[in-house]
Amino acid sequence: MPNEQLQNILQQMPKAELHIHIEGSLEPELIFELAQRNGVALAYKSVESLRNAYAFDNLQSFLDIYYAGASVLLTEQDFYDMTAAYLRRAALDNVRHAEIFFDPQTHTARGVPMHTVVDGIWRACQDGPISASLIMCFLRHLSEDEALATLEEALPLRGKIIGVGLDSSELGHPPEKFARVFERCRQLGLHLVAHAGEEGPPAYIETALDLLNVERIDHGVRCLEDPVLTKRLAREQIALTVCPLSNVKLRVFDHMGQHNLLDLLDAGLAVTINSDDPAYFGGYMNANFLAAFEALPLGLSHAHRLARNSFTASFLEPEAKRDFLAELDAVFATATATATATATATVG
Ligand code: HPA
Ligand SMILES: [Zn+2]
Repeated sequence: MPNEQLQNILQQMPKAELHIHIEGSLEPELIFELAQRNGVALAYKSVESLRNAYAFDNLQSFLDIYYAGASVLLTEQDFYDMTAAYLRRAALDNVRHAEIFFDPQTHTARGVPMHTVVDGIWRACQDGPISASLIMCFLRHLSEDEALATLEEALPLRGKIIGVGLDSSELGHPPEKFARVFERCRQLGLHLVAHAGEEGPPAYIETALDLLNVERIDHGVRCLEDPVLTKRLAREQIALTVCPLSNVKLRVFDHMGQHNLLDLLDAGLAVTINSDDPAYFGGYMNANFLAAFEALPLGLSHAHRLARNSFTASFLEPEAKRDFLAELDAVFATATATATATATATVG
């Protein structure tokens, strides 16, 4: 474990979460509750047997069970309850702002109307307890025409969505497959992000930047395989929304000690820490921070930088960003003074 002071700081520092799939926050208990409420049959007999199935070999083996879990979501209230539970839980980790991904196609394909999905999630965000906004993701294993149709369906709800993303099975579905729909979203003034370089090669990060014009890369950990790309990401300060527990659970890295988070930071990249699908990967924001800081030689200055990056890379208004950053810097000024005083007392 990181020392007690560092643990406390990691837990208490204000932070933003920029990579959370709301369907991935659906805990097994809530899956069972919603299944019962909606009369949906599940392939598992109990919460325990469902949780025991959460052993993954790669991204696809997770996605299969993740989409099955989402099948219990039918009504606006279901989407509200799922989102409210995440926001309450995130607040306990001192997440002050969340930019929440949702996968409308997972639901509209089952006959759930787009407005049921968006209104339920959005209404929970309005009710707090933390600041939150919505990013609509296109499923990359489906066609671009289906993504374009999804965008059209979402247009009446444009005011409730700040941006779009790209998720689901990465290999074999490069960013360029979605160039037209992302260009249309750009013209609509939506923020743009995409998963790239999680399982896919560094070339996918490059095409996400050059052909989709994304502002952040979700995951992006494979960028280090390409030194020219790494230098570019550092120069342009393109944020990477890294998800340590997810990367270990989906076998991107064999164990946390092998995670390249510190190498990414040392390369000057704008790295953030996030939970991805916390109900499936073993923890929310602070569990991700603690696991990474336990396994890797990371200290107070890294914690400060990671939390700063989370606000800087967010799509918050400049004034809100400034306020969060000032609050964060004050926390670290106090922590640094305490650490110095403790060290002096120990030496003296
Ligand atoms: O980590 C992920 N990668 C791609 N798609 C996803 N959908 C939910 N989580 C993920
Ligand atoms: Zn993700």
